[in-house]
Amino acid sequence: MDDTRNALQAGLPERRKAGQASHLPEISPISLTSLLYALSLFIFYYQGFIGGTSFIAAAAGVLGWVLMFYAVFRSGAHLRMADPSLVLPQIGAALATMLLVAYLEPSTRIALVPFMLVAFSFGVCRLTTSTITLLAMLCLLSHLGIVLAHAQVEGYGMEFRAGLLQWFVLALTLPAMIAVGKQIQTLRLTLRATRHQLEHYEERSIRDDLTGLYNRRQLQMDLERARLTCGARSASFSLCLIDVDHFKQINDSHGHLAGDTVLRDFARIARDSVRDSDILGRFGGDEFMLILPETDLKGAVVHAERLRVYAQFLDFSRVMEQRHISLSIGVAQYRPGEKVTDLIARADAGLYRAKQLGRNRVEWVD
Ligand SMILES: Nc1nc2c(ncn2[C@@H]2O[C@H](COP(=O)(O)OP(=O)(O)OP(=O)(O)O)[C@@H](O)[C@H]2O)c(=O)[nH]1
Repeated sequence: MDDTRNALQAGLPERRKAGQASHLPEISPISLTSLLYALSLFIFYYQGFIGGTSFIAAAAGVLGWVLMFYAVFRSGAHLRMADPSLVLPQIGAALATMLLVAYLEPSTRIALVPFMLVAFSFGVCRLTTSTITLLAMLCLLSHLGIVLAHAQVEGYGMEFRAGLLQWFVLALTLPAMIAVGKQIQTLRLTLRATRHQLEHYEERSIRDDLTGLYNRRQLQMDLERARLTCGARSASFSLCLIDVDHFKQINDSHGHLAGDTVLRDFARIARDSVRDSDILGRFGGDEFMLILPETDLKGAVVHAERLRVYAQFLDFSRVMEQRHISLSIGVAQYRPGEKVTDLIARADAGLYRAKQLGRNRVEWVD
């Protein structure tokens, strides 16, 4: 039964926003990159560039911290931290592993530059400029230290010059990559702000300014959606057209501001008294529309009657001598196959009848 109601509600912006909460991946891209690094070490081992012990120790180290971050993400512990994405500790762990392996196994230095750049690329969009710059300087200094330490042992020959050249390339490309990353970050922030603005305008475009309820255009779209949903599921829904009695007189005697207060206050109690699944809006002037999914005529009349009674208890003594208002309501149940305009016309006929029979009542035309 709730399916139709949910399908109807699916058109509402609140629903559109629901489910947008992002979930962080449990195996992060940084962890995946480190696993790829471990795989490249296997090739070094396979080709005989590094020993089996070094490979196993390095791979176990990578696997160890990847599993540790996996456990943190799975347990939800990351949500309690200042940056739940844990980008800095992950990048730190990846870089420290790579530098250590490059120090212990000089032949792996060739893998250092590309993997370092990839690790940094995950941080440039998330970390502040000062943090990423500091991290880059630390990496460059450590890398230079490794090259010099190896030179102390192996001498300052071709190997040293090649290592220095590699370091120089990294020293040039890293700042450039940080600059590009910062531009992407700015673009991301602009996009996010634009999306929020769009959502704001989208929300405003479907609301009535005075009451905050859905406006006529949105009501008509919701009615059409309700009709299609009912056609597909052979369920039904009902419609109430609600009109404030002698509203023109209120305006004429007490002014438009008093009239506005009446509309606003009524909208508030009407919104509070309907179910979450019901769709309430201002159809125009002093006329409101209530769409009741999964509700037959009898149920709709009960809803309308309750609303009529609630409205009678509203006290407007602060804005006009006439303390109370009354409502006339026309109700109609959707007939399979009929057009939305016909349904509205039948509810309107009920409303007309309520007015004819003396107002302050709920009527329908069968
Ligand atoms: N204050 C205020 N008045 C509005 C607004 N929109 C429409 N109106 C007025 O609402 C009044 C609607 O009156 P009607 O529905 O025609 O007549 P009524 O006095 O309610 O009479 P019955 O419906 O027969 O009881 C008109 O005077 C409009 O000018 C608004 O946003 N604020």
